[in-house]
Amino acid sequence: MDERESSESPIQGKKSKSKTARKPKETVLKQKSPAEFFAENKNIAGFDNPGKSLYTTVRELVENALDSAESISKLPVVEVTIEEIKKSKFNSMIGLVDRERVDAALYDDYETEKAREKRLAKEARTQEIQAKNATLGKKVKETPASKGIKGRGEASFYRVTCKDNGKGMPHDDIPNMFGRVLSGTKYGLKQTRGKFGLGAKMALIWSKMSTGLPIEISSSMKNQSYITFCRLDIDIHKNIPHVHLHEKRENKEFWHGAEIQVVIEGNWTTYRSKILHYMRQMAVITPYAQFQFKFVSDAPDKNVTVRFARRTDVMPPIPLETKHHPSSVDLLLIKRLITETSKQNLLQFLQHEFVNISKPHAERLIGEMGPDFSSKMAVKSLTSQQVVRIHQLFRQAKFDDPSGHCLSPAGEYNLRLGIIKELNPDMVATYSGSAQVFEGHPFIVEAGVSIGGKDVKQGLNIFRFANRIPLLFEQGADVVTRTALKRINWSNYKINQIQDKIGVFVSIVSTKIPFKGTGKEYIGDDITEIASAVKVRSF
Ligand SMILES: Nc1ncnc2c1ncn2[C@@H]1O[C@H](COP(=O)(O)OP(=O)(O)OP(=O)(O)O)[C@@H](O)[C@H]1O
Repeated sequence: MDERESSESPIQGKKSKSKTARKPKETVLKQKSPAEFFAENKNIAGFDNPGKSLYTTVRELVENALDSAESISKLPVVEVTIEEIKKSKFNSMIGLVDRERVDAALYDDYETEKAREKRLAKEARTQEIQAKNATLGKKVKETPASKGIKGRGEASFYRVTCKDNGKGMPHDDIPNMFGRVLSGTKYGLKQTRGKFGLGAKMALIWSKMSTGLPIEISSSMKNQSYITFCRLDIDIHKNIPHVHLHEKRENKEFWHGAEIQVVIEGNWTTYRSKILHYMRQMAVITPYAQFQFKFVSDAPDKNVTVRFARRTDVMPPIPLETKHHPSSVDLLLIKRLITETSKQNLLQFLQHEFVNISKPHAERLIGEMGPDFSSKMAVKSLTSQQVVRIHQLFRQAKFDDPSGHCLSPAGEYNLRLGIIKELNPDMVATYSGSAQVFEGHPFIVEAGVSIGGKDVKQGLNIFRFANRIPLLFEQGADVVTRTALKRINWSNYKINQIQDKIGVFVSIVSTKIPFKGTGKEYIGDDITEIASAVKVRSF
């Protein structure tokens, strides 16, 4: 008998044993709310650690700001501020009294006297060598003044604010937009930066997990005489907003847009360059927007202010919502469309709820479905088997490809302008392709190649964009990186892949970007249509 068996088997008459013996637990069926799921698995939404969470928070807020301004054809003005909050200030914000350490050895970063002496001696030696090298004119490797002692260190807190001049949000919708995971206005079939209804809520969940502070939203819509102010957090277990304050304030200047503010734990030091790269790449792909980025700390020498000026008033057209292509739908979606349609009969349903099915085409398809089907039959009375038959036919029949009219690529002019404005290269070539299709979704690939320029390192510098979002992580597995590294013979174009400063810019827009993971970090290399389009467009 193994240990587990013996501890679980009830032994009669042994009183002492019954004290420690555990009763087998009954299996209890539990349910998790979407908010709980994402709080426990925040890495899949890009909130892996404090530094990455700071980056992703900025990113989600900036992308919402751009989506919002563009939805009303307004040239975007986006202001992002990250304000460092020292622990003592943070404590006073939440009403916690700062306490000095009493029992020093209790702490993770405690260092014995001997270890301290050793460390300081080592640091002094390094400084001496560096000073010697400097006087000999040798290159001096920069080292941090003092690494200090190892340990988890203190948490760093940041107030992140993002202000835009966009559409704003309806007063009554704000609590659900920010306090209910998987709620959003971007679920239709349309090219948007956001898609999941998750980003802003993840920033709030992270603020709740790391600082316990709520999110604050100010927003007003066009010609609205008031500004909504809302302070809320999220009830993780119920996935519902918990509103602290929701009121209307005067809007004398008829401002419209949104200002979102969260206080989160982060790590500016490790993610500074990623955040600045992100802003710069966003400026490349969005040259019609004006960005201001500020980092503010107690130490003025650490402050950063970067302005990315608008260089054009030419804004890509608003992406249009489109209908589904018959070859892109699954059974579940057909059933949902049947439930939601206002059309009465099967003929009207096929003709109006899908792209590329004309009336004569719909009649032919119905004929092909078999004797149980007719044009006039009520679409809502279709049986499950009949819906399966429609699905099967949709998969086998051929349909014209969807057009790319609903898409809104950056445009060759904008891409070129963005590259020139931010990199100032010696040479740049851009190309914008026509729409292509994968799994019934249209996509457009635009590409640019530059040589030379400022802040460009030798070799390949790859800039990837999906629905006009810069992608900075998981570069290695991305379709663009793989194509640039493996499928292009650079010497054919008289480009030296190792020595030249090569910029490769590829932007893909689609009604469905096949991101890997919810973090929207990279596009897989496994979709042949996209892989070959990237290669052809780039060269
Ligand atoms: N700055 C803003 N201006 C106007 N509406 C906004 C703004 N920020 C958020 N919203 C609204 O709140 C909704 C939820 O935003 P959230 O970031 O959670 O998800 P999303 O942008 O829809 O999708 P994703 O998770 O893919 O980013 C959005 O769909 C949008 O309607």
